[in-house]
Amino acid sequence: MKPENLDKYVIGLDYGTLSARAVLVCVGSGEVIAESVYPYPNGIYTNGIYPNRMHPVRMYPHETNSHRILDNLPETEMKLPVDFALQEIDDYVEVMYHTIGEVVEKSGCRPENVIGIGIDATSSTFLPVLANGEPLCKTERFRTNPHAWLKLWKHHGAQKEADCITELAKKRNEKFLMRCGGRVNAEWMLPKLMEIVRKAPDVYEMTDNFMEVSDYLVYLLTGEVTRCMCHAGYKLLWNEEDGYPSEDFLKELHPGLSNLKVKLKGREVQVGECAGRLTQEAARRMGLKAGTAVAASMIDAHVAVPSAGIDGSEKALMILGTSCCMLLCSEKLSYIQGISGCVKNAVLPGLYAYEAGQSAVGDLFDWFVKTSVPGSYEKEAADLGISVHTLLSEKAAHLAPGESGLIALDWWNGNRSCLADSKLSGMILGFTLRTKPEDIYRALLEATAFGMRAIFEEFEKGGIIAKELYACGGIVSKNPFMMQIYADILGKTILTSSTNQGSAFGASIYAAVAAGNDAGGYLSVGEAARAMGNIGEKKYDPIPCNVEAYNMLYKEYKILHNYFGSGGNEVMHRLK
Ligand SMILES: Nc1ncnc2c1ncn2[C@@H]1O[C@H](COP(=O)(O)OP(=O)(O)O)[C@@H](O)[C@H]1O
Ligand SMILES: O=C(CO)[C@@H](O)[C@@H](O)COP(=O)(O)O
Repeated sequence: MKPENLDKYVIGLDYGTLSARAVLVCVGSGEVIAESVYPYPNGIYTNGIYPNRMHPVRMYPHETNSHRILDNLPETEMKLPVDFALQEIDDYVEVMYHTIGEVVEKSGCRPENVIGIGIDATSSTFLPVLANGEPLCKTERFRTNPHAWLKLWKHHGAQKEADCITELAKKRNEKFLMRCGGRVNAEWMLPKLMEIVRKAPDVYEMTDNFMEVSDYLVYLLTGEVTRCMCHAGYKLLWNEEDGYPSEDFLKELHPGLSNLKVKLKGREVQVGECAGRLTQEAARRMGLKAGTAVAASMIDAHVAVPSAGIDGSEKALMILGTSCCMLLCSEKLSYIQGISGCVKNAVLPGLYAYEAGQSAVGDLFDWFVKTSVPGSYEKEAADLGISVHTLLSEKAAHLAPGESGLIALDWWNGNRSCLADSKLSGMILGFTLRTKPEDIYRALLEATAFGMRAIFEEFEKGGIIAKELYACGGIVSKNPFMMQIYADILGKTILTSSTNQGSAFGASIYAAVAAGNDAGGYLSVGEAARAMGNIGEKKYDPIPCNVEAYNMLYKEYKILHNYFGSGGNEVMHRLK
């Protein structure tokens, strides 16, 4: 709490997988004054795109008329290859103006008292942009080319490219492998760029700048082209000692990539820095003041760290939502098999921030609820006025660990860590004629917790220990039963964050740092985290008899994990 800052406010805007949310927060107390949530109007395109879909006119600095091009384009769905996940950039822009405008209006605060805005998004979620700032996917020439569209983090079309990068890096003994767990992940920007240069060389050629969507939104608000090196560190194999992978390496990977650095434009900025100031036009649209500080863009999972009040090393945070990201800061640089990356200063100054995680958590439960639950369960949930997730959790809570006889591998969207292989798939073992939907639901919850335990084991092997464990993200409040399973399987107490909007709140903390002390903000992320961040009262302690039962089940999980994931049987790859 900083009483002198009680009349100053910051806005955090978090772009998740399916929706985005903004919060307006008091700088002095960390109190959330107003919230706004807005799902992406067009969701995610996995089967096909609709080049001719109409969009309301939005504001871009280059003032493209979005309606102009659409008349000449196909009206029908254009099929996408498997593993594609694309989105409409216009959805992101619409969400930004809507949610920020709404929190300003709801809060009733004076525009001059809003001192900063912070934006985070999933990553690597990026788009190719022309020199005038126009997204390629909005031009007539490229609207029908899926490689010109915004590729979402969970686009898995670049697994072959990711494997090529890993192979070449191993052959050349590239130093960056040490920081990315020994394998390059298909969700990152470099494999996706290689996919573009190979499959759509004209898109690659015409692109002036490949921008993370959060950097692009910062550009729309400020007119400044910046590149937050936090994204680059995790998704482009950049680090502050050696920079990007060498031109020589990129050339050997693909001759077209040798000029890659020219296509990664923007002033390099670090999290917590001010990227630019709100333009007159953007300010007018959102009811704010021109000149308001806009923070360097951020990764959604990372910003949740200070929002949970974490200001130092050896405290792990799991962000449980559609997917799961686990962040752990440490003074040490160490090799950890299969992590998503390790970047200094990416979350807290002076510390290495390790990221690992799972590509499907909520998405996996969602798949089950949508595809495999009988109508009678849906009716029961509707009659009780609860979600099917809650109904299944309540039923599953009557079972003891192991009672259903089921065990699952959680790889419905591939394995992100420790195997870093998007071509792996899910599996459930132990079905009988007695198996019920709640047995399966529980086995899926447990599988994601086993996956997380495997990740912590890799960290321990590398000498990085999580002394405290925190959790935030949508699922934490939605499913207390699942949180208890996590505590039992991980054998650790879990402290939960009291805010439902952990990432948006975190983005607002970085906004307060970007605004600076003189404007009524903070000097450092640590200081802001202590003043604004908070951890909830609710904690989950492991229940000893469950821990014991799960220790036995985990051994079985590991046998299956290694057999199907590490070369014991390649059947999953063959099936895919
Ligand atoms: N009661 C529940 N238990 C477990 N998962 C749930 C429950 N309700 C919703 N979900 C899942 O939570 C995910 C959404 O998580 P959330 O953190 O709100 O969003 P995001 O990941 O987009 O930021 C969805 O995949 C949904 O299936
Ligand atoms: O991969 C990262 C961060 O590196 C995330 O953006 C990605 O897992 C998506 O997160 P959500 O599940 O939408 O919270």
